[in-house]
Amino acid sequence: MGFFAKLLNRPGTEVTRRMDRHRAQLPVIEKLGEEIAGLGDEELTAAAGEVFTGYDGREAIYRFAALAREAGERTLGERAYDTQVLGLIGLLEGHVVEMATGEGKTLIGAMAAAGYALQGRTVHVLSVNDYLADRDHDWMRPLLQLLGVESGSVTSALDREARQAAYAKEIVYGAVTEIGFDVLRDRFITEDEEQRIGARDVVIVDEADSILIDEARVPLVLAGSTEVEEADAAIAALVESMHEGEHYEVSEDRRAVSLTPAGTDLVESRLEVELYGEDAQTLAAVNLALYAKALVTKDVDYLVVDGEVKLISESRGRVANLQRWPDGLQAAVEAKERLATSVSGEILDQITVEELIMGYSTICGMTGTAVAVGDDLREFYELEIARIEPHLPVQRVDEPDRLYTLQSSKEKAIIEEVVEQHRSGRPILIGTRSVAESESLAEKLAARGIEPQVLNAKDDSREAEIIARAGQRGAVTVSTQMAGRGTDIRLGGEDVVEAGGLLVIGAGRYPSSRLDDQLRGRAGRQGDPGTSVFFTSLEDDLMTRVPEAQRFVTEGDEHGRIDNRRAAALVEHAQRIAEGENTAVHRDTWRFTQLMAKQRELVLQRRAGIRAGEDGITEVREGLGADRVKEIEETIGEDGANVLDETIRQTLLFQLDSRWVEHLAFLNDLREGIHLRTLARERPHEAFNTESIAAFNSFWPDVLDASVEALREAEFTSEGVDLPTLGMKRPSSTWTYLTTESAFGSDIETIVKKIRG
Ligand SMILES: Nc1ncnc2c1ncn2[C@@H]1O[C@H](COP(=O)(O)OP(=O)(O)OP(=O)(O)O)[C@@H](O)[C@H]1O
Repeated sequence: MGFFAKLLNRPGTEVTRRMDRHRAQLPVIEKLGEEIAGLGDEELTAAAGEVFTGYDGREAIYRFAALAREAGERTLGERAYDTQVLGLIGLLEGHVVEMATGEGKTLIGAMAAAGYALQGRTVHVLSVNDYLADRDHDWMRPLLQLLGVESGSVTSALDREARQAAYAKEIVYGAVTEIGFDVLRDRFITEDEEQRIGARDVVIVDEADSILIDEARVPLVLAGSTEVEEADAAIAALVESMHEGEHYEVSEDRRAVSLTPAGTDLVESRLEVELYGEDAQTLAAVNLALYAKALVTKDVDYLVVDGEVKLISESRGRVANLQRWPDGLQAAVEAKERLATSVSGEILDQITVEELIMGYSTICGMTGTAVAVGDDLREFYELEIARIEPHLPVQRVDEPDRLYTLQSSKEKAIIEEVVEQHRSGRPILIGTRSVAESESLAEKLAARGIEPQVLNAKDDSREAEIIARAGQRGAVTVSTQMAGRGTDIRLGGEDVVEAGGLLVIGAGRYPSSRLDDQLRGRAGRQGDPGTSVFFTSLEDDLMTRVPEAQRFVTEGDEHGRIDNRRAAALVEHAQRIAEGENTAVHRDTWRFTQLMAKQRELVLQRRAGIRAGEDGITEVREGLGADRVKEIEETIGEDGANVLDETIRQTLLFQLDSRWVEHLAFLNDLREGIHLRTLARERPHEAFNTESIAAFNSFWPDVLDASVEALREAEFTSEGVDLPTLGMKRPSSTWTYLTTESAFGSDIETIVKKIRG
């Protein structure tokens, strides 16, 4: 095994071996626990405080594990199972710990956070949303207190002071977006007291595969200023009246849309413009409106909630509250829905989830499904997986897929299965791939007299309640991927166990086997009985990517079911293809963002240098010339030199920030245009690197020049000078959002796909 594992270079082999060694030490930890049981609470706290100074290496970790286990039992009534102790050790050694659903990852995350904090580290525990961050923190706080560490949580509702107070603690729970936005906000502060987060030290990532892989490329954006990007209602109305095939065509992969000559004529005559001449802007607007009409689908890609367009994230099948589409598309969709245009602004800075995480010195995490992305975790984060077997054997039965010719036959079969199984009172959870699919299934079930609970991932806390009840007798729940995630489904008693436990039905395979496994894992927690089965049709998106699958269309029986092993194997094959594409795109995006990240780091170093009064001041004084400096200092009068230095410092900060905004816009444009270079036989990554480095070379000289220029003619008084009146005005308001990774990918991703395609 060892040899083959090495040969195949499987991730985690080393780690697995080490975990085996730790496993052999479990009796030792148990024994230590018996000694500790005699300690009073205060003694326990004191012992925890000394464990990492009094002992080294593995011994310290084992002693700490015993203390944490005892603390968990006293405060939460939960004594960590051996498997959880191993999970804790895996986290403290900096791995991604894979444990099945319901094995108690929340507890090991908290114990590990305390373990790091007691070594003098600062820890962020990242959740997927505010609700879970708050819930987990409230739940784990007594444990953390008994171990003698301070903790807080950060949610979107908090103001700056409250955030600062939370970040001052040794352990902070927060949603990845909230912490990411604070990192962005911190980049634009001008005074020390505005700083929210200190150095990013240890991060413990819950649902590590979702955050580190599925959502890694989502850019978090900080925007400022308030220009509203209006979409033209006339264009929206005109486009609405157009027909596919006649006025416009959609490319085969359904990623691009273009006007036909008839469509062009229609637009030109109605709007009295010349699309391919003077009116290029109108053409772009028409294209966006067409895109919004033909390729962005209500209830699949977005919902309209309270008069607002809410994007649905593809990988999570849930509403992405903070997400917007880039480049006028948001406005085009709003115009299509006849909604008011929402505010847009200038991008001040952006950071991908991946970059955010890479900024930590130590990364670890836990998840139910990581092994399938072992290679990706190693390639992008240098992380290894520690796989921990469940403490009770999994009893869930995963049935083979049921494959159908048509989407409609598949739906019918799902309904029949639900009706049949529901008779015995067995609880059923149906996992769908879109809100539209959920609604269609719910409607058909209702027609058969079954009223399911439908979760569309709109409200995290309400959904947690519903999903918690999904294991009750007779419950039928329809849920998009990951709605109500992070919540345990407990079975509703002995008769439910007898009926076979929870039945999970997948209404179609997801583009990644991990997402399938997450759904399956909802059944059979902690040794419960349960069943999972997926229904697939040749018409599913995933299957249409494999042309050879389509020849089985003639093999359906009278219900459209295909009973053919080779056909079934193609489902797996289709999924492998989709997963491979995803990694390839990830790798490409990674190469693009690397350089940007490097440049940003240099800019941030400069910024810190300016704030510390070390960078730029001498150069600007020289640039102004001795005469001008003397003149200014004399005008200011007393303390003239200091006031001037402070003015220069603020000016430099302003100029550096605006230069960065420009550079970012330049990089984004460059990236968008770079695919054309493949036509000129240039390598896109190299072309991107050469040009962005060239542009960046003059970054700092430009900042100095602009600062000198701004102060050369400025009118000083004894008070100094008012920067805003010199046009150096910081955005009056800033806001944050995510650009989309859904449907047709983020801008980066689209470009990358174009290059590849
Ligand atoms: N050592 C323990 N003893 C008793 N109960 C435990 C223990 N550890 C965890 N639990 C309970 O098990 C349930 C599942 O825990 P938790 O939600 O942390 O699981 P999870 O691994 O995070 O699952 P998911 O993958 O769904 O997020 C909770 O109700 C928790 O209280």
